[in-house]
Amino acid sequence: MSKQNKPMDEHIQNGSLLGKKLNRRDMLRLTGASGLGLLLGGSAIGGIMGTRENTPSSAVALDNTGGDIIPFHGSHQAGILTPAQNFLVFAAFDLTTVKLPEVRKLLESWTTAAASLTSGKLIGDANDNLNLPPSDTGEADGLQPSRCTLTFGAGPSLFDARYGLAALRPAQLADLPPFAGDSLDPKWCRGDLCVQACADDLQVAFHAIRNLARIARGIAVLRWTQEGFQRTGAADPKGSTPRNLLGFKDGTGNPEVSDNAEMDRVVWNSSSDGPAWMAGGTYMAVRRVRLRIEVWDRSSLSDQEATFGRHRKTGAPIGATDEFAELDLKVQDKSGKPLVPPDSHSALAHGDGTVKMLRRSYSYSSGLDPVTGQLDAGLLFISFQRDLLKQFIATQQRLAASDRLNEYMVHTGSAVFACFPGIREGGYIGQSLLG
Ligand SMILES: C=CC1=C(C)c2cc3[nH]c(cc4nc(cc5[nH]c(cc1n2)c(C)c5CCC(=O)O)C(CCC(=O)O)=C4C)c(C)c3C=C
Ligand SMILES: [Fe+2]
Repeated sequence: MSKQNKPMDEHIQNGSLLGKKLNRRDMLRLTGASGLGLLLGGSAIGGIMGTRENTPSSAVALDNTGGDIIPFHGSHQAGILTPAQNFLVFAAFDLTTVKLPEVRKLLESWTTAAASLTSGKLIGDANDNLNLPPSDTGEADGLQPSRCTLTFGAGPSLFDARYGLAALRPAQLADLPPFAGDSLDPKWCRGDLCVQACADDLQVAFHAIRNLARIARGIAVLRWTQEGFQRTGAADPKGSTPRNLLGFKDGTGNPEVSDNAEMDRVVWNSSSDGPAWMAGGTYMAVRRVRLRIEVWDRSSLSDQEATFGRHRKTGAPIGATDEFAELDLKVQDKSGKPLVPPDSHSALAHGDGTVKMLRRSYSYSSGLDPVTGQLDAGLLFISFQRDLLKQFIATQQRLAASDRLNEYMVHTGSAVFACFPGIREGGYIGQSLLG
């Protein structure tokens, strides 16, 4: 059971279920494929999900039928602590207007549309009029909501000279410096706005982005998109930690999303962090990382494990057997060598263990590189953090300098966004910035 795919209904969020105190192991057992389902019954769970705001506790991944709705409104945006859905369509937009009121109008229109898209409803009121183009493009008509979430953010360029917002740019929304080994292609970089669409159905996620782009006509255009996937809930009903395309469990070391205090430390901005408009928001780092799959596939299992500092089968740190065993970088073998190589990805990413981020990445596969004939496949790395400089940038600087994994990957795309605070009923996306 992966940490982020664990159901986190309020009945277990605070470590107690029906009055009984639970330890971590109990929680893991209970949140297995049948545990909570048997205790509460499928419909009870669906009801809970459909009525509560988008706190992680409402983001329960128990239902493989696609009927679950993740509430769009709440104190934080959905799609951040939400257990990762099966599919992603990530979209970066460029604004084509120079008028701030038009940007506001777009975000208001997106809000109305997003509330419908995430609840499985058709958007607009012109879907039956034979004399008009339908307001919804229709390909998700009849499909389940599929836990669709839409998460919106503003890139650093929104704060340039065009809209008079420069003074409101948060210091934490730092431009990324060049990192050693980067091979960035502008066609997968930057963006004035972003929308992360996630759903348990790719057509549902695609439909959301397509319709948001359609609504934006005349105000914003798509700049780049990337689809992503992980194993589906149907293929892994137990919800184990997903494996990346190198075959390793990816997400084990994430902080616990059900721990509100930890999320306040790692992910959410408070009003004392920076501009008031970001309170309840978070900063997103996106890196399109191509994996040199063909080279990796020729390396030995022991090299692969040394590269990550973890065992492939279990995901446990080298020398341990439990996936969630503490990553103890001081443990040595008989000859005094650290069991987890200091230049392994896990060791370097972990550092001294005090700086964390919440990773929510998806694998991608985008056909063949026409020049080399090799697969263009890898990871759309996505992380959420309170401060890009202190968290993402500091970590990526260490990784870029000496990560063993660098031999097998190259960063080809890059963007950062300030993800707005949650949207309250009657409000609109980005209202704290533009209202
Ligand atoms: C700067 C941040 C990071 C980038 C970029 C990154 C790329 C990247 N990672 C994997 C696979 C794994 N990463 C793992 C752990 C891990 N990675 C980061 C950060 C970045 N990764 C962190 C903070 C951690 C957690 C470290 C810890 O404290 O334990 C792992 C191990 C399992 C796990 O914990 O998830 C894997 C596997 C790939 C393939 C990749 C780029 C393509
Ligand atoms: Fe990593």
